[in-house]
Amino acid sequence: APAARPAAPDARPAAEAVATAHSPYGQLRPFAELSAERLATGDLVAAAKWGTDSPIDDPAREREVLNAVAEQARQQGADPAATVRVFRDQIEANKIVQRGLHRKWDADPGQAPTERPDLQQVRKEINRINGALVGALARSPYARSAPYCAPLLTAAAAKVRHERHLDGLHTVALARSLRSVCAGIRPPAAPAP
Ligand SMILES: O=C(O)C(=O)C[C@]1(C(=O)O)C=C[C@@H](O)C=C1
Repeated sequence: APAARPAAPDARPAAEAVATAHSPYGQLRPFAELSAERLATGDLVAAAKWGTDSPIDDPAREREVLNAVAEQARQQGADPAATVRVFRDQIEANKIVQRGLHRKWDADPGQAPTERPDLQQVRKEINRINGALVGALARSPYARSAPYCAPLLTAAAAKVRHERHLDGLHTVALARSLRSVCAGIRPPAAPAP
């Protein structure tokens, strides 16, 4: 009878093996984690703006964020255009959280926050997460263009949803925030007419 195959020297459980920093899953998981962290700042921004004249949409701040991350992408070797796409989604998702919470607080003022966070402080935290997201983009070009990107990212999002006990609003926003992370193969932009 043929000899039994020796056990592979690296017979770690699959879940552990796929979660290293160099594996595709290890490169994609940070997007789910950092996006959930960034969405948590949406709760703080919503509270900071609640009952003030500051609108949820702040186009000047959005331009500032997009310019900053495009510049960081150039410095870190990430694709600036892909980075801007990912951050447009991050911002849209943040607004989903803010709008959802304001609707909830309008409907039931008893649930509205009684303390108002300092928006400038919250933006510092957002800037920190933005930098980490750009780093994750710079480290994951192959994982993001691979065909298995979407299923791995979906699995990572489901894990984060579970770990953080995300409600419906934040789950919807998390999916929205991750829309452009898996780049796929993008056709070149059509020439201007
Ligand atoms: O900084 C704010 O005021 C936010 O609401 C956060 C944020 C973002 O996600 O970065 C989202 C919406 C605004 O239009 C600008 C920026």
